[in-house]
Amino acid sequence: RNMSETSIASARASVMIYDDVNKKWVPSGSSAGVSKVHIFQHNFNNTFRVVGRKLQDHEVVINCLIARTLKYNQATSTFHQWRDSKQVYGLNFSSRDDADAFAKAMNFAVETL
Ligand SMILES: CC(=O)N[C@@H](Cc1ccccc1Cl)C(=O)N1CCC[C@]12C=C[C@@H]1CC[C@@H](C(=O)N3CCC[C@@H]4C=C[C@H]5CC[C@@H](C(=O)O)N5C(=O)[C@H]43)N1C2=O
Repeated sequence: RNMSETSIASARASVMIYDDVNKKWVPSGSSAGVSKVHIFQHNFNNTFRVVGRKLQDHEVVINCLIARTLKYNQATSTFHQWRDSKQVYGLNFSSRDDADAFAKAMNFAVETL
């Protein structure tokens, strides 16, 4: 457990990465499945990151810094996505409530940076 970070959101979602070559979404990590996805706020240096671990085996399937310039796209009520310099991430949330809570925290993070 990382004591210098605070979770400001946690949601259940399957984490996907967009395969630009084949133009399709693929599961992030070694297999498809639902993860617990957090937004962690660093307690001192005002940075935020998205960290997700598979429910089944705790494999880390996303660990990405939230940049101030991040554009968070709520494509549907349960599928949200964003880009960083390397790839496009998609979160297929298990519920609309999880999606809403996560989006609220993501918007807070981007506005705070
Ligand atoms: C300017 C820009 O970058 N635009 C980005 C989006 C963006 C805008 C603004 C800021 C950041 C970003 Cl990231 C863009 O458009 N991107 C990012 C890569 C992929 C995509 C490009 C083309 C395809 C066409 C269809 C569409 C798509 O992917 N979906 C439609 C809506 C939900 C639908 C839901 C679930 C996923 C689960 C698998 C697949 C399925 O349901 O089987 N699927 C979908 O099909 C999903 N696309 C995209 O989102």
